[in-house]
Amino acid sequence: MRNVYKALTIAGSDSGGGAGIQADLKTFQELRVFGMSALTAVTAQNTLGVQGVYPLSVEAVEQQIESIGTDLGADAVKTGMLFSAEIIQAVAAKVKQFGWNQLVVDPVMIAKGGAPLLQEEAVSALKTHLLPLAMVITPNIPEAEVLTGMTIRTINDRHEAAKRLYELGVKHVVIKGGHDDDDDEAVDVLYDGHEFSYFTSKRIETNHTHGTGCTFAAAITAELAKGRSVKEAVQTAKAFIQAAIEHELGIGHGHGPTNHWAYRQANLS
Ligand SMILES: Nc1ncnc2c1ncn2[C@@H]1O[C@H](COP(=O)(O)OP(=O)(O)OP(=O)(O)O)[C@@H](O)[C@H]1O
Ligand SMILES: Cc1ncc(COP(=O)(O)O)c(N)n1
Repeated sequence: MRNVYKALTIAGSDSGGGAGIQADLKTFQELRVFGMSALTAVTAQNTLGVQGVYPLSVEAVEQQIESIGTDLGADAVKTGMLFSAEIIQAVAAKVKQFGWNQLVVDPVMIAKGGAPLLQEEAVSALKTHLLPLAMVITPNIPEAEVLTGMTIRTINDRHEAAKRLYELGVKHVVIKGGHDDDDDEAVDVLYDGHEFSYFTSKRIETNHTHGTGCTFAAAITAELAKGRSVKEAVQTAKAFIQAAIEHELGIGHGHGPTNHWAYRQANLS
C-alpha cells in the first residue's frame, strides 16, 4: 500500500488565504502531504492588514490536537501564530504527549502590517516550553532579534543569533533573509549545531510577500513528514517559496499572497 504522509499545522486562520493555516494547508497539499489543522485564533485579515484577532480557548486548541493525535497521528508538526503563553504551554504539552519530535516552530510575532500576533509576555513561554522541543525553528531577522535580545545586521550576527537559539535546545535554526537589506539576494542561514549552510536565491522585487514565512516553514514540515533530512527540506522549501514569490497572483489591494501552485507547475513542465 502507498504511504500517506501526514502533517499537522497548529496556527491561526488568515481569512485572506495567504498566510496562517490556509497557506500551510495549501503548501502541504502541493507537496503531496495530507494536511490537518488545529486553529489557535481566527483573524479577520486581507492584503491590506489585520482587521481583527479572535483567539480560541485553550480547551478548544487542546481538543483539536487531541482529536488528531488519538486517531490520525502526524509525521511532522508545524506551529505558527500561537498568540498567548497559555496556548503555547498547552501546545507544548500535547507535542510531548504524542511524542512528536519532527516539530517546526515558525515563531510568528507580528503581521506584515504591524499587527501583533503573539502577546509580548508570551515570548518567554515560547523560549522555555516550545523551543526545546523543536527540530527546526524559522525566525525572520526581527523575530531572531526578539528571541536572542541582540541586534542582527551582518551575517556574523546571524551566526551568533543562531548559536544562541541552538543553546535553547532547538536542533536546527534557520534565520531567514527576507528582511535583510541585501538588494540582490535572499539568503537563509541554517545552523545544526556544527556547521552553517546557506540557501541563496535572487531577491525578487515585489509587494506580494504576504505569507512567505508561513509557506516556507510549511514546506519544510511537509518534506520532513516525507522523511527528508532537514537540509533537503530547507532546500525544497527555498525553491518552493522562490517560485511562489516569482509567479505572484497580483490579487488584493495591498501586500498580496504568494502563488502556492507555482512550484508544482514549474516541476510539471
Ligand atoms: N523578495 C524576496 N525574494 C526572494 N525571496 C524572498 C523574498 N522575501 C522573502 N524571501 C524568502 O521567503 C522566505 C521567508 O522569508 P522572510 O524573511 O520574508 O520571512 P517572514 O518575514 O517570516 O515572512 P513573512 O513576511 O511572511 O512574515 C525566505 O526563504 C526568504 O529568503
Ligand atoms: C494567521 C496568521 N498567521 C501568520 C501570519 C504571518 O504572516 P506573514 O507570513 O505575512 O508574516 C499572518 N499574517 N496571519
